[in-house]
Amino acid sequence: MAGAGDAAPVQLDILQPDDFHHHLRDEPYLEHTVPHAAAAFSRLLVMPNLVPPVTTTAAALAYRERILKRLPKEVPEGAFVPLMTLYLTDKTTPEEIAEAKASGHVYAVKLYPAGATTNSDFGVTDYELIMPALAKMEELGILLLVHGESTDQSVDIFEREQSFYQTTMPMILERRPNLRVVCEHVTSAAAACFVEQAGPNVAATITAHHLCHNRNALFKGGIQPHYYCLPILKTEADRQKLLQVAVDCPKFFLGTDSAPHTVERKESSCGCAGCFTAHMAVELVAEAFQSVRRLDAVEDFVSRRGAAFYGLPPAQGTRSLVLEEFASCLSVLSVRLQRPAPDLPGVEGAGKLRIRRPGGAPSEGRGGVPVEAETQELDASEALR
Ligand SMILES: NC(=O)N[C@@H](CC(=O)O)C(=O)O
Repeated sequence: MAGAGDAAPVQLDILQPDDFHHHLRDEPYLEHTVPHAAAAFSRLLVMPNLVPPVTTTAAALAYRERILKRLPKEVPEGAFVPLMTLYLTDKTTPEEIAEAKASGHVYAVKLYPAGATTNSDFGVTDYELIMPALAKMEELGILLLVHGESTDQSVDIFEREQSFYQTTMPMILERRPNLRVVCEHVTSAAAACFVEQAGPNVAATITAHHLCHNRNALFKGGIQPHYYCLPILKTEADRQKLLQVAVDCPKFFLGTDSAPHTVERKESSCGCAGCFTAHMAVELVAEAFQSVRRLDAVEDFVSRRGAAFYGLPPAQGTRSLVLEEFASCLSVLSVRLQRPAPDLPGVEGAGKLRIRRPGGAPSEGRGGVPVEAETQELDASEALR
């Protein structure tokens, strides 16, 4: 395989990627977020932290319908599948878990420690109260997805994940040792080591931006709100460990945590957490893997391991990534639903990787859905927080 600096473009053919952690939000934003997700991914695990949160199977199924209505008609039948999740609260009952399983569309339940992140106010406040629901999930094989951060305000923001994996996560697994768990968007070496050492029922997602950036990105040349997400970016040593497990270890797979917010909410005196990366996450992963000369592992990470852990068949169809230039421009733009371009103020150049699909123009996603959509800014709304 050709490397960085080679003149000839490298073409990487991979199975259609999946994203096992994605925030689509709700109307009126689905018109924008769904086409971007469908252009990039085959299966999409849809996060439930709407306002109000998706706490019941009925709400998850109604949300699924709203998502499918926004699927561009060019996308072939069955080529894009939203996999639904429930939002775990202190009040989630075993009966609700059984109903979720019976629906055939709910694959997992998301644990947000109350107050840990965006729209987590209805999350878990007392772990004892969720034990009946966890027991039912263990019995039925529904996955528990964990936002692993301590909410203890005396714990440093850069240490909250490590603290959670020292205390809360071991406690959960001690109580429910056969529960299938995905440690979501791990960002620290400590969490990655925890997952490596845990049993085969424990896996993890990693975002593209945590593979590309360390915490310096938050402060480069001034405060950079578009790099602010939770868990927060960590040190370079943490990033290196994430990259190592992402290329080498079958327990780790892509969950982009693509999380759009309005311009007003991001570029504000109190900017909110979350980075929109749906449109370029696969390319960012390829750039990160290329930096350690491991493009051979991209397909495993973005297209195979997640489906295997979820017990899903391999994705249908292929994607060709044409890698033209590397490494100079790892960028994340979290607000505007557009491909970052070099002339955007405050955003370094990006878009040097083009998505090419067999038979399609280089800049087109599945079924002609434009990947490089022109400016489609999200409207300001209290619904997006
Ligand atoms: N990652 C983030 O910083 N934000 C996510 C919530 C989450 O997954 O933590 C969001 O919904 O905006």
